[in-house]
Amino acid sequence: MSVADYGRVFATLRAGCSEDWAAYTHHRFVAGLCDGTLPRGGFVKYLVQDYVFLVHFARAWSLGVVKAETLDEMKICARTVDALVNHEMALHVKTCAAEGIDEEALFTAKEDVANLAYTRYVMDAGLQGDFLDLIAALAPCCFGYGEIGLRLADEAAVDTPYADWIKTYADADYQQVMVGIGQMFDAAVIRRLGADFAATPRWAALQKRFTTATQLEAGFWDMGLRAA
Ligand SMILES: Cc1ncc(CN)c(N)n1
Repeated sequence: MSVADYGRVFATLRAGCSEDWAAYTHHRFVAGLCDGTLPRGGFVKYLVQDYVFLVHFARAWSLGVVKAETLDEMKICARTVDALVNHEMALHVKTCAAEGIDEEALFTAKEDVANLAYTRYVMDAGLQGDFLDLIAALAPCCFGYGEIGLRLADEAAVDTPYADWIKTYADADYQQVMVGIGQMFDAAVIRRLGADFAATPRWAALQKRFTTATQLEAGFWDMGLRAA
């Protein structure tokens, strides 16, 4: 099975909430994508919500440019905004167009409260806190889908109708962006907290940000299942 290395900081945060991480990355919605049993209507409703989610996530990554302290941090945040709005969202636009939903309808779709809670939590983490607070809250989104994409590329049923979705997140370009974010996150944490970052007084608060965002990811899948 392919395993990606998204860095030491991410590995430490994931180990700090392993049950929540498993509940997110091995959610029943994900199992339905894998074996193809997820009802199509529910998938489309999830995708409409996810388009709106990505709009707000792109705003939050843009805040990363504002909060960055180095040019490398700025470049990674800017590249991630590009990956979200010019690449990942193409999946949503194409799949929804085939279902008769155009981009204007996607952009103006009414947000589910689970969606609203997650994206505004992340934005608030960045507005209230510093660059590390923001990236800790953004990280589960990136690395979770990266892990899921790679696993499902290995395990999915050959006839799952969700092959395009899986390919988007297993794709080398997506994985390369995630690896770059992981390297930037390591450098950003070590720059501010030192190499022994997990032993610093600040760490518990960053873990809390990451854990909460991971729980909100699981809540997003729950919303998808309610729509199914
Ligand atoms: C809810 C959610 N989380 C993460 C991703 C991956 N960018 C996404 N598209 N949607």
